[in-house]
Amino acid sequence: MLLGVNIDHIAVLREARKINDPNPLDALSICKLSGADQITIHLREDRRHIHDNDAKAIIEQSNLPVNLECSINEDIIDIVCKLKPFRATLVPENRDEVTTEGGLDLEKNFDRINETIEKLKKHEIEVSLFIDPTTKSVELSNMLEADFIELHTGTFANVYAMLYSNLSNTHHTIKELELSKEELKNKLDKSLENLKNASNFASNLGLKVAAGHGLNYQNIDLICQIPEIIELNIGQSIIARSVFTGLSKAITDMKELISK
Ligand SMILES: CC(=O)[C@@H](O)[C@H](O)COP(=O)(O)O
Ligand SMILES: NCC(=O)COP(=O)(O)O
Repeated sequence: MLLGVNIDHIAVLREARKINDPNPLDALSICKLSGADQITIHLREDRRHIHDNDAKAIIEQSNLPVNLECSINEDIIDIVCKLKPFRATLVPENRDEVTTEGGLDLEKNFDRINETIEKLKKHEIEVSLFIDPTTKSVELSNMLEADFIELHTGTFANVYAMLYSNLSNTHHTIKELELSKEELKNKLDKSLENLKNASNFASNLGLKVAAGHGLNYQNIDLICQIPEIIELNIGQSIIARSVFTGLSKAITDMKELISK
């Protein structure tokens, strides 16, 4: 299983003070030496963490492939085409969200996404689509000739956290999941089934399948049991753990769990 380490969350810490440390660039060699297979960053329209100069320096200096997540906003896509990352992952963005809440609406934005993919491919950038685990989204990704899909695991991760961590007792933003244990268990089974079915369907169509969002040291085992998923992009939990263990140990711990 390949591991993409999302280093946005290092820049989140820097932006809390709006100064120059911690510098996400310093993570590059540690990620490589600790067994990461890819660097993932998200150049958000509001630049809440990674900035243009971070993205430029990371792409120039990384000795791992860089997966640059971005919206389909034209200005952003122009920047991405100039930066030429190894891969661009198109994601939905919403100004008010705390984090990416779901996958792309491929049906509504089909033509714009199609044009965006063509443009990125002309610049020799591999394209992935961040989608919800549904048959419709996989079918549309295939029609759009994406190279990769990344299945949004947020629902699975949120339900898992409500059931098996103390999330439900803390200040959190996932109010719609304040359900009974039985309802949560049903929702967890359903979210896993959706991920399994979407992965299997996509792989049969020849699409490469990644997954990510909200994955952590506790919930990762269930996702690793889905054979068609070949890559995981993980950020928040690795950077959070690194505060206590150091980044290298946080990455090797995760790599060990996903390589079993
Ligand atoms: C698309 C995705 O899931 C990640 O890029 C995630 O969004 C990173 O964290 P932020 O949502 O805080 O930007
Ligand atoms: N695409 C998902 C990603 O890069 C990492 O998401 P998270 O682990 O920070 O939730």
